[in-house]
Amino acid sequence: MHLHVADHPLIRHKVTVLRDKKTPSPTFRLLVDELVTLLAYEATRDVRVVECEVETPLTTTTGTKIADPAPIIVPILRAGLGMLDGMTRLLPSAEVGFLGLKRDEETLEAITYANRLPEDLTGRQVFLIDPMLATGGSLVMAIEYVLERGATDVTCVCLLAAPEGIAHVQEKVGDRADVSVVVAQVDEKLNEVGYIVPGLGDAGDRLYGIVDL
Ligand SMILES: O=P(O)(O)OC[C@H]1O[C@H](OP(=O)(O)OP(=O)(O)O)[C@H](O)[C@@H]1O
Ligand SMILES: O=c1cc[nH]c(=O)[nH]1
Ligand SMILES: [Mg+2]
Repeated sequence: MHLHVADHPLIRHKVTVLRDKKTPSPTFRLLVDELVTLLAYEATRDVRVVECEVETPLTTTTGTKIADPAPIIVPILRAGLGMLDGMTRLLPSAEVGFLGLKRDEETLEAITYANRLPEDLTGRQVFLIDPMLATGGSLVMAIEYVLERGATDVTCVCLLAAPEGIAHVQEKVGDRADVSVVVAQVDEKLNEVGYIVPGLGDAGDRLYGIVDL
C-alpha cells in the first residue's frame, strides 16, 4: 500500500477550518468539496490514459484522454457523499457506485447496509472516497470488497487519518502496489471510543446534521 500525505498550505488552512467545532454545516460541506478537488489532483496522478489525436486550429497533434473503461468512484455513505461532487468534477467521465457502511459505535466494526456496485470490477480503476480513516475497519472492508470483484488499482481519498487506521490498512493490504491512500492530514491518535484526535468529530453528522441514525 502506498500512502501519500498531501502537504500544501491551502489544504492545511481548509482542514483547520473543518476542525473548528463552530464551523456550520453549509461551510463544512463547501470546504470538504474544495478539499477533495485539491486531493483529487494528487489522487488521479496515475489515472489510466491513452494517447489520442487532436486537431488544433493549426495542426494535428497527439494528446491524452482518459482510457476505457472509465474509472469508478465509490463514495462510502454517508460521509463520503460529501466528496462526490468534487471528485466527479475532475473526472466527469467516471462511473459512480455506492457503498453504505456504518460503523457500530460499540464494537467499532463496519456493517454494510447498501451496495450498488457492479458485481464484476475486473480491471477497473476504483477511487474510494471517505473523509475519515479511523480504525480503518470501514476502508479495509471497502478495499477488500472491490478487490474481490476484480478491481485493480484502488485509490482511497480521505481527509483525516489516524495512524492506527493507516497501520490497519497496511497490515491487511500488505505491499500491494496497486492500492494507495491519499490523505490531507494524519492526526495524532484514536481516542478510547475510536474517534480521531484532534480530528473534526463525526464527519457524517457535521455534513448532514442527523445524529444517531
Ligand atoms: O475507520 P473506521 O473506524 O471504520 O471509521 C471511519 C468510518 O466512520 C465514518 O462513517 P460512519 O460509520 O460514522 O457513517 P456515516 O458516514 O453514516 O456517519 C467515516 O465516514 C468512515 O466511514
Ligand atoms: O473521528 C471519527 C471517527 C470515525 N468517524 C468519524 O466521522 N469521525
Ligand atoms: Mg458518522
